[in-house]
Amino acid sequence: MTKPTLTLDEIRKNVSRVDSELLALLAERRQLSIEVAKSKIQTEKPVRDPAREKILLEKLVTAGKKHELDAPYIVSIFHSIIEDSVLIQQAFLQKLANPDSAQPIARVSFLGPKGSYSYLAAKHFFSRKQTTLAELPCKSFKEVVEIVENGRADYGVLPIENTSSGSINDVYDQLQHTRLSIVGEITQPIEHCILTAVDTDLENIDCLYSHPQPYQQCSEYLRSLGDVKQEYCSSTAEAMQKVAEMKSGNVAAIGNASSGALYGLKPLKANIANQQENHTRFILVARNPVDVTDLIPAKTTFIMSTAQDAGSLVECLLVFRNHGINMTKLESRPVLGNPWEEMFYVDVEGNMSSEEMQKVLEELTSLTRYIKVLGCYPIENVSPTEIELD
Ligand SMILES: C=C(O[C@@H]1C=C(C(=O)O)C=C[C@H]1O)C(=O)O
Repeated sequence: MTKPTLTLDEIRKNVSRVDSELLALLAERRQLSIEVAKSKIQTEKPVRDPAREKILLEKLVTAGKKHELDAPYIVSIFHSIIEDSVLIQQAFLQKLANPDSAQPIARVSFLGPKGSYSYLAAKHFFSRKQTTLAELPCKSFKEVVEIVENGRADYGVLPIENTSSGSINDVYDQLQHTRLSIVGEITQPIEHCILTAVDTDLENIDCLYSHPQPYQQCSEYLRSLGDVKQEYCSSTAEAMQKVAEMKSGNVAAIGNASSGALYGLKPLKANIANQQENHTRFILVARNPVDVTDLIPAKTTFIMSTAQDAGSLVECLLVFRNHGINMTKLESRPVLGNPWEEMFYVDVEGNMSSEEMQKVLEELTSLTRYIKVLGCYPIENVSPTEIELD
């Protein structure tokens, strides 16, 4: 067996030195991305350039081979690096486009307590925005909205849809009655685990604590557990808090492992969601709308109610098609107080400040009974540029 010439401590020192060099290089690359963004303002070029990304990835894969670094490894690392570069440029440009909303501290309301998925989404959203969070955990979605409305918070974070359990109706209903605007969105991976305060076995658990959503999202696994009681909490974090206080081997919370660690809980079983790909899309609401620079992709959300005549909704949707506007979501909710009347929520890819979208709004106004733009905001989902690997 070959004996290393260095001790483990010495080798680890070298690994740490390489890691800090990597960090310095990542920071330098980020800085260069900002320079690229400045140049794109001058040249009016869009932030995203898939052709450049493809060339860059292909060159990196070829260069990586010389170092015996395999292609999937290189591609996955550089997908993350490019995603960061695009999002850092978007954040920079949005700050310039909205100087009034660029505060160093943002007071953010979310369904608490600390550690909820809404809390994780809030952290995630502001991570590249050079903003410190003043956290305002709330007891309900209504309160999240109210404290932004009355000025105690600058932003509210609300979950709007999940890939397993679908739309979050309570949040849609809050949006019908608020004057707030949607100013951003973020997709958060949801990784549910069974979390306990003490070492125990799954067979010992006779009562679970969680929010109703995780019960739905993990229904198949939970059925396999048999006769286990399910207690409802206002959030996964509240469930974790309760389980931490009980310190019992017979109770468990369902929630995220990193949030569980905040409450001293350990995962007993991971990956319990019905779908492997379990994500929730969150929206950010604020008192004032934002402008989205036309160098980055934007989404617009409308609510509208149509006449109750045959084909009224189809007429509206044709407006999007005729203007080449892609619709990404259509949802309907009852209008409270008006039985059988529906309010439609529509998400489209498009910037409200564009001529095309102004025409769309004008045409829709003449076709609907009621229409309101809930917000126009940057799309922060950076889909990776794929290259052919041989
Ligand atoms: C940095 C740029 O912006 C984006 C990010 C890229 C990167 O990080 O390498 C490449 C192309 C663009 O999608 C650029 O245009 O060069």
